[in-house]
Parts: sequence; C-alpha cells; structure tokens
Amino acid sequence: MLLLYRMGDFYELFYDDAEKASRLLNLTLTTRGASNGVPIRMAGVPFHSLEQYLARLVKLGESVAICEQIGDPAAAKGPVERRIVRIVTPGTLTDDALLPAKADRAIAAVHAGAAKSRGGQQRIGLAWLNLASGEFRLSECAPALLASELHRIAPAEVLLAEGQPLEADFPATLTQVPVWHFEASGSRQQLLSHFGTDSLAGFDVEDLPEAICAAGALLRYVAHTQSQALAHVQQLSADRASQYVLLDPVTRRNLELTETLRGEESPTLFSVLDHCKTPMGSRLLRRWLHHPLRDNAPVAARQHAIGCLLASGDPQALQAVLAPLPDVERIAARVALRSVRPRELASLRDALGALPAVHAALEALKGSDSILPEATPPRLPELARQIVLDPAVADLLARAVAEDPSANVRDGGIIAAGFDAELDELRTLETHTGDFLVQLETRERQRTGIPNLRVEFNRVHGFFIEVTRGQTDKVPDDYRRRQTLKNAERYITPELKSWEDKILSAQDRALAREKWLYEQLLDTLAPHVRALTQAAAALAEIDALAALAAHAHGNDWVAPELTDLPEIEIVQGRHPVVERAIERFTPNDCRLGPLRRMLLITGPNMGGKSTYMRQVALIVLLARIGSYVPARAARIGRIDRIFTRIGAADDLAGGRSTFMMEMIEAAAILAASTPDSLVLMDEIGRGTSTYDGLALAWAIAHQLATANRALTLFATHYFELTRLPSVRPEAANVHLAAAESHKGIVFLHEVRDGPASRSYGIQVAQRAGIPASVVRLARRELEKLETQGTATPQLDLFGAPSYAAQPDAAAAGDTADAVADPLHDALAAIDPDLLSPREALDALYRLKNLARGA
Ligand SMILES: Nc1ncnc2c1ncn2[C@@H]1O[C@H](COP(=O)(O)OP(=O)(O)OP(=O)(O)O)[C@@H](O)[C@H]1O
Repeated sequence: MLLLYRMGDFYELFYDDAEKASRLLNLTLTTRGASNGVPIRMAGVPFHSLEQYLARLVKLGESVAICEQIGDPAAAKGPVERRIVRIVTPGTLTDDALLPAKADRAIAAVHAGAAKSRGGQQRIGLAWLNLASGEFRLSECAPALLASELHRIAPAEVLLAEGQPLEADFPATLTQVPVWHFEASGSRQQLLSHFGTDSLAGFDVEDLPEAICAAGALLRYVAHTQSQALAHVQQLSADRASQYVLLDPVTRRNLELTETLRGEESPTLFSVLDHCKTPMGSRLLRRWLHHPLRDNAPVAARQHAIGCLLASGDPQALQAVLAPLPDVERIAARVALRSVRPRELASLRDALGALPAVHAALEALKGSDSILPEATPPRLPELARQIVLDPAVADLLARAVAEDPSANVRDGGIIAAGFDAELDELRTLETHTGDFLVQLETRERQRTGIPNLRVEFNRVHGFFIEVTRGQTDKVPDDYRRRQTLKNAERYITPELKSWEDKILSAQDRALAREKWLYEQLLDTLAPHVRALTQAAAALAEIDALAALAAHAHGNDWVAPELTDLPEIEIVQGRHPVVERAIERFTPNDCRLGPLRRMLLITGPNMGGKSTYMRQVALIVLLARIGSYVPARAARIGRIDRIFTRIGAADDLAGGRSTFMMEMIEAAAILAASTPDSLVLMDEIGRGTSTYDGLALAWAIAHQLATANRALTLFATHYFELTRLPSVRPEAANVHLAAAESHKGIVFLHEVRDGPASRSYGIQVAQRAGIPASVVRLARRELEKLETQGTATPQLDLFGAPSYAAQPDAAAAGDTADAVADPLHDALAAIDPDLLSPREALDALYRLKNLARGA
C-alpha cells in the first residue's frame, strides 16, 4: 500500500511511494534529506485535501495507509508519535466522499476448497461484506459459477490467499493475505469471537465450510483496515444458489440492467426505474435488479406492496415524505465505526424527526384490495414497524447536536447549547470577549488620551493594543511592546495578557470538552446502531417499492400473475427502456410454455427482433423482482436462469474472436440451461461461413428444443431454420412484420405467427445509404443466387431426419440424398415425450425399416 505520512500540514510519501503517487496524482516529486548519500524522494498532499486525493487513488485501485500524528507536538521530544489510523482500500470505503451514492462497494473473499472435498466435487467459498452498511453474506458455488457469482456481487476488491489466482474473469483489485488466514478453525474462531457466540448454528451457515473460511479471512482483513472491531456487522447470512434466478455475466451485460453495453449509466433498466428519493433506496433497487428471485412468496409480497401503494392513487405522496431523508444506512455504519461527522448526526437527527411522517403515510395506505398468497405476511405494515425507533435516540440527538454544526469535530461548535453546563460556561466566557474588549478600548483611550487607540486580536500575536506612530509618546509605562510595524506599535498590558490567557484556555477547554462530549455521544448511540440499520433497510425498501409503484403508475404497467409452471405469457408487452425512448412503441405478445418451448424469430434487419427478445427477458426479470411489468397482462412462471447470446462482442484482448466468443457462450448455454431456463439466442452462427453457421445454428436450436428443453427465443436470418417446427412440435415460428412501399421498406415491429417470407437485407442497406449502384449490383447477385439456390444441397439439408443428431456429416452435405418423405412424416409424427421405452424401441425399428425401404 501507499503510506501517507502526516507531517504538519501535509501527508508525505517517500521513496517508491513518492514516485508512484506523483505519477498517479500528478504531484511534484521533490527530495528531502538523504540516506547513505542518496537523496530521499518525497511527494505530498495538503492535509485538508486528503479525501479528494484518496478518492482518486482508490478509483485507480490503490490501497492507502494513513499514518497520523497522535502525540502532542508541543510535548514531544524528537519526532511526534505517529500511528496508522486508517487503511483505505477499494473495497472497504465508508467515507461519503469516497463512495458512489447509488451503488454498493463490497469486498469479497474467495476460498477454493480442496479439489476433492464433498462428493468429489470442488466447492468455492465466497464471503462478502458491504462495510458501509454492515451487510455480511456468504455462499458456495461450483468453480464454473464463480464468475457469475462475482458479477452478481460486484465487489470492488477481492481477497485471496497468497499464491491463489482468481480463477474467474472479473475486474477488481486483488488483495492477497497469508494462506493461514483462510484456515478453517482459525476462520471459524474469528467469526465466533466477532459475533460473541459459541457456534454459527444461529446463522444457518454450517453447511458452507469453504465459505466460512472465506468469511473469517475477510472479517480479519477488514477489521484490520479499520483498526477496530466492526460493531455494525451483526449478521451473517447465506445466499443459496437456489434462491435467485441465475444470470451469467454476459446476460447481466446484454440486458443492460445497470450499465449500457457501452459502459454508460443510462439508459438502462435501472436508470429508467430509479425514481428513488434516497440513495439507500436506489442501492436496494439496483441490488434487486441483479437478484431476481425464484420463489414466488417474497416476489408476491413486493408486488402486493406496490399494489397497496397504487391503490392509494398517489404513490408520490409517500415519496414526498421520503425525499428529505439522508443516507441513514451509511450514517449508521459510520456511527458504529466512530467516523461519523457532526453534520451527519445533524441530518440523522432531522431524519428521526421525519420518521413519524413516513409512518403516518404508510398507515394511511391500509385498505388495499390486492390479494396476497396464503401465509405471506403483507410487507408494508412490517416495514412500518421497523421504522419505529426508541424515542430516546431522537431525543438525545435533538438535545446534543448543534442546529447547524461545523464540518469537523476539531473546529468545535458541534454540541448544542444547553446540553452540557460546563461547555456552556466556557462558551459564555468566549462570547463576552467582545464586550470586554470594547470596554477596555474605551478605558484605555481615556487613560492615555490617544483617540485612535485600538484593541485587536490576531492568530499569531494574540490580543494587543495598537497605537499609531505619532502617538507612541503618550503610551503609559505599563504598556509592553509586542510588535513594531511601519506606522504603528503594538502593545500588551498585564490586564490584557491575563484576559488573553483566560480566553485562550477557555477556547481550548471548550474544544476539548466538545470532543469528549462527542465521543460520549457516539458511545450512547452505539447500542442503537442495530435498530438504526434495520430502520434504514426498511426505509430503503419502502423507497424502492414506492419508486416501482411510481413507475408502474406513470407508465401503465400491470402486476404479472406468478405461477409455478415454466411458462411465459405476455399480452401486449413492451420494452421498458425503449418504450420511453421512442414515440410509438408497438406492443407484442409472447407465449412460451411446456408445449411451446421455442420461438424461431425471423424478420428483416432492424425489424425489432433483438428488442422483442430483450423485452421478454426484461419483463420476466421485472416480474421476478416483484415489480409490475410493461404489458397489458402477463403470467410469469418458474424461471431458474436467464441466458443470452446476443450481439457480437470481440474479446481481442483475451485473444478470442467474435465467432469464438459466440461459441463459448453457446456452449455454456447448452451445458447449463434446463427446462425452467429462459434462453435468448440472437443470430447464432453468423460469424462463420454460411454452411457451417447454418449447420451449427440448426444443431444448437435442435439441442435446445430436445435435450435442454429450455424456453427459448431463437432469432435467426437462416430461413432454413424455420423448418424446425415441422419436426419439433414444441418449436414455433414467429416473424417481425415488414411491408414494402414505394418509398422502400416499412418496419411494422409486429410479431406475427409463421416465418418471415423474405429478409429485406438489401432494402435495409439502401436505407442505410449504400450507393444505388452497389444496391443494384447486390439485387442482381441476389437474383442469381436465388435461382441457383434451389439446386444447392443447402435447402435440403434439414429434410434429413438423421441430420440433427449428426451435424458434421450433414454439414458436409452427404445426407442430402437420404431424404425420404415417408420417413420424414413418420418421424414428425413421433412425440418422444409421450413414448414408453418399449414404444420408442418399436418406433425405432419401424423407422429403420422405412429407411431401408427408401
Ligand atoms: N416494438 C417496437 N415498436 C417500435 N419500434 C421498435 C420496436 N422494436 C424495435 N423498434 C425499433 O427498431 C429498431 C431496431 O430494432 P432491433 O435492433 O430489435 O432490430 P433487429 O431485428 O434485431 O435488427 P438486426 O437483425 O439488424 O439486429 C430499434 O432501435 C427500435 O427503435
């Protein structure tokens, strides 16, 4: 880490640190003294702009140790005593200035279990901590899912044992600690002593031994960076893979949940939905979007709460009372870490004063007629209960904290008048200074007969009496010269000196008293941190729900029905982001279920295929976080994962071509999708030669429909693929309609049944401004190809029944001759799902005979 060493009004860096920091921060590199004859390089930043430099360093992924002077410079012999008081790393930020308001900055630890631990399968233990809120969680996963998990958690820093590489493609600052920090019994002990318990059974994490190793190491590291125990980390809870709809990293990116494909913050699903009034609400909403839930009960509870807010007719009324609230969650964490600033306590005081209004607004919502599933308690009354706090806290803050305190404790003026008698007395002394000085001035003018004599104060010389040069002969004997200026002399008198001592010591004592009172205040608040954190979490949830309600209200969204079947039924669905960007969005239906598992989507370029597919995925995702959805009606069932293979993303840096990336993503989908998964495949196979691409697209679609049996939206430009539904009844064709007018092609953006009749690629190219001569030439080429096309084996490729199972042979074209219609028909008539093993065997013999006959 970089060491920032406090020297007077600067934090200095030395040697290589100085060189590095000067490069990163554009500081002047100087030298100070020498060691063994070599000058010591040095660079520094002024103490008052520390936060701003820290923010930049942390953004660059650096970690910084801050060494403060803690001894009294006046009393010290030699160098003042110093100590590292704070370590700032990208994943352990708690200071408001260093944190993004609307995103979490977690730190995670990854522990790879022994290769052959349980059941012969290696498990990866994961733990992560959001220091700015105190949230501490853990989970375990198979090695292949580590990247997915990391993208879900999105830590800014990842902690690993020395020598252990991070076996996943994830960008974060990597920090290494000694291997023994991850050792099982030590880790467990670390957790037990932190939580003050004899066992971890109460946290329901005992079945996650690898994760416990990670959690122990993480807690040790973070506590070390803060130089203290983490009083606000009071819970440890497990995330289980089965809880969430799994989104792999590619899907998170492709669906542009919180970041566009170009890496911008908007327009994304989050930027469109984020009507939250508090940063905690925004952060929770962002978390929800990345954690769609499989279970219907919690989803239905959120949906019901949104229903209640909408039933009130005005979700904005609740938002209005939330708007003035500060970031209670982070303030509570900083109270626990004792780094809270006076102004944050003042805003906490105001927040506590505003909570009854939030409570009243929630109470006023009673009487919604939305229906909740049995045994699911309504959410809003529960949240309302959680924001009722012990009135002693509000009372204490109201009495203790000054109305408008200064930014830093060291500046004083933070404790309210009337809170502490001793402080009040010291302050009275100070405030009477003015009166005393005026009296003294009047008295001295009379005594000396110098009419323009002035009593003044400055920080260097303290109090003094100033007499202009022409009058100095009138100065009495008891005046002692303090300073000579060009036109005046400055004096001190015994009376003024003793007054000065009294005042200055009163100021010092008042400051010290305030500091002490502030520490006392933090002590008194400490036991309330838990309740405050809980109230903050409740406020965040109320805020996020109100934001979703406000969006549903303003955009005509509906509550989707939730079921337990793998199904998606959307009537007049819209794309939540695109519908806001264009004037007239054409709504479309989508129906997928056990008997209709795959839609082959054809249609012209620019016809709206990608938009349609993404809109279906986003509606499913919204439904699974408990939100309303952009549709006339929707029924969304059980979904375990959402996969996407959309768009071409080169990974040139990683040495993988577009086509290679496409195949890697497709391979992952084939390996992991289940009958409960939603799979989006956009134009798979187009990155290679037509035949290879077509053959692969066919084989992949076939595999998805028959083996994976995932709910699949498969957009393609290969018309040959539209034959799939004739051999696989669970597949169906739809197309995006377009019409040709005298002005060229018109996109209707309407999804209709059946395959597209043609692709309009040339018309689209014409609209894009390809020169007329090139377009003409293309048309001629197309005609030529089309007349030859029927003669090529390509169109017959897929008539061969054995083809799908043997794509290689088929791609070579050697099965083209084997097509036989009776065989084809017999095959088409078979539904393997309905056959008993015996019937299947019979069918096989029948087919074999047919083939021989042909
Ligand atoms: N339902 C819709 N209503 C209105 N406009 C739409 C609709 N769907 C798509 N569009 C508009 O059409 C444009 C093209 O859509 P999209 O990218 O989905 O087409 P595509 O068929 O996937 O094209 P390509 O095959 O070239 O990738 C979008 O930018 C959007 O503005």
